[in-house]
Formats: sequence, C-alpha cells, structure tokens
Amino acid sequence: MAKLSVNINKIATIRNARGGNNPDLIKVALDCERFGAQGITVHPRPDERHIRYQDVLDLKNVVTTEFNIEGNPTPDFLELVKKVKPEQVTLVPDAPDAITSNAGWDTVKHQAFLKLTIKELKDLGMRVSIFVDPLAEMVEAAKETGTDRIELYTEAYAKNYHQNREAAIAPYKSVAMLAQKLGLGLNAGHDLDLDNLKYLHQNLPGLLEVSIGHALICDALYYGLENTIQLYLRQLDPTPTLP
Ligand SMILES: CC(=O)[C@@H](O)C(O)COP(=O)(O)O
Ligand SMILES: NCC(=O)COP(=O)(O)O
Repeated sequence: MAKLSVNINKIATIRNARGGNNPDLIKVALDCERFGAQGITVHPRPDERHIRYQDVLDLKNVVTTEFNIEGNPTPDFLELVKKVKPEQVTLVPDAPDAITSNAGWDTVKHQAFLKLTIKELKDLGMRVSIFVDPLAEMVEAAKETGTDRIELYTEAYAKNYHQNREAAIAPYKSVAMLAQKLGLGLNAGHDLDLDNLKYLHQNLPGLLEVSIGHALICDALYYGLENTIQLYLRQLDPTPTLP
C-alpha cells in the first residue's frame, strides 16, 4: 500500500492571510498524523508565501511520521534541509515566481548538479526523491543522478483522467515499470484527488508514496479533515471491494 503524505502548504496559506496563528500549522500536522496520514509534506518557497522556513524548523520537532520537504535546491533551501534532516527531500525545479510546480527536472541537462546535490544530501542520511515528468529518457537519466526515488509529476494525468483514463495513465505506467527495472523507488504527486487517486494506485506498479495537498484540503472543507484523510486512505487500500 502506498503511503499518504499530506501536504499542508494550504493550511499555511490560510494562516498567512491574517498574519496570526489560525489555523495552527503544527496542530494541523499533528492532527493529520492522528487521523492516519503516514507523512507530512511541505514545500517552502523562496517568498515564503505559505510555508515559512521557521515552520519547517518547528515541524521537525513534532512530526513523528515521515517528514518530506520539497523544493528547489537553492543555497537557502539546501541550508534548511541540512539543518532539519528530514526523512525525505524532494527536489523540484520550480521557478521562484511559479504559481505552483509546473514541470519535472530535465535530468539530462542538470545531471551534474543533481548528482552533486543528491550525494551531499544522501551522505547526511536523507532519502532523496526528484520530481520528473513521465518520460523514459528523464527516468533513465534520473537513475544516473544517484537519487533514491523519483516523484512522478501527475498534473497531466489528473487533467486527462476524466476524458480518457487509460490514455492518461499509459505514460505513467510505462515509466513506473521502467523505474522498477532500474531499481528506483516511486512516488507521485500533484493534483491527485478523490476521483483519480484509486486508479493511479491500481495502475502504477511499485508506487510507494503519494503527497496530496490542494484537493485534500479543499475536500476537508466539506467532509472535515479526519473523514477526508480516511477517504484518501481508502483509495490507497489494496483490499478489493465487493461489487
Ligand atoms: C511538487 C509539487 O507537486 C507541488 O504540487 C507542491 O508541492 C505544491 O506546491 P504549492 O502548494 O506551492 O502549489
Ligand atoms: N508533491 C505534490 C504535493 O505535495 C501536493 O501537490 P497538490 O496535491 O497540492 O497538487
């Protein structure tokens, strides 16, 4: 069964809207864990529009499940993760002004940089994952970087799911099999939701973890956080349901 890591960026977005501490990010992270989340993901961005660097330091002291820090490996980001030493660092090549992450790494072009950065982080005991598009060439070159895992950027899958889910999953399935063959661990994330998650999970061999934020927090407005986390966990349950 793939692990569910709840991305709490959006909680920080709401908190920052009023400058106080409501909602309390630390409390939400602990509650997500209490409600069944198997990991907490944050993606501090250089403008600290949602998660602040201080949040990451504070979360480190309380998160007891897998702590996953995502971000562009700028000098500031690298200094932060080296201080915090989370279980997993996910490197994402996003531009500082991007509304959200919008592409995976070009693992061919950035091979040397990734190799160096990944080695540094792994030597300090962190597991490293890198964000990639579902392209065989990028996954093959990801293997050469020394990364432990790849995170498949699932925006295209989510976008095309309702039109033709078989076609939407096809490139992901194919690189998931390639990753398995290459001995790369497999994560996935971006725009996953209660509609598209189960099919992704059923079709990606070796899927280890999904990180979900935007849709999960939106769903929590209607169903409540505890129910919502349970609903997402149910999508990842390998037990076949009765017809
Ligand atoms: C890496 C990734 O897929 C992003 O989805 C992510 O972490 C979300 O970031 P924002 O919450 O800033 O859109
Ligand atoms: N790595 C993806 C992530 O953490 C959350 O993405 P989203 O669910 O907010 O699109």
